[in-house]
Amino acid sequence: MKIAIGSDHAGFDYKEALVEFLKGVKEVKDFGTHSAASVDYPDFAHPVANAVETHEADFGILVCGSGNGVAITANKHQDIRAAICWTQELASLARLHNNANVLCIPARFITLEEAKKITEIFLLTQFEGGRHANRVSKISC
Ligand SMILES: O=C(CO)[C@H](O)[C@H](O)[C@H](O)COP(=O)(O)O
Repeated sequence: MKIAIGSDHAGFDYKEALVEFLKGVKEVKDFGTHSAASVDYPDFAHPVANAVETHEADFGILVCGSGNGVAITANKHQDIRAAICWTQELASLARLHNNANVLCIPARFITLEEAKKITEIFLLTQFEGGRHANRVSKISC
């Protein structure tokens, strides 16, 4: 499984920790940012979304302060379903019901331990299909 990951400055520490957490278990491509200096989240969210959109990666992980900026940006891409998850249950539901392919983590609102658990659940949970498949197919316009 290939993972594309990125963050802005607000998510930098968590992104670095998640790269370490996933290392050896998943193939991870880090699209930056590479320091805590202030940056603009679209510069990192677009490349991660592109990687998922072109099937260079199976899933994307984006981290910013609230999760909103990276989610709004990633969801501009065709076939990207980016979900902000701040609990383990939301991560599970984003996969089960929405077949989300980009996880957006709000680093300023959850602990790093919770972010790791959310990431693990998101990557391990399969789409349920069934009634949800029809709904997901209606998302694109
Ligand atoms: O979603 C966001 C912006 O809509 C993120 O939370 C950013 O990380 C945040 O805006 C960064 O804020 P800062 O005051 O520039 O650190």
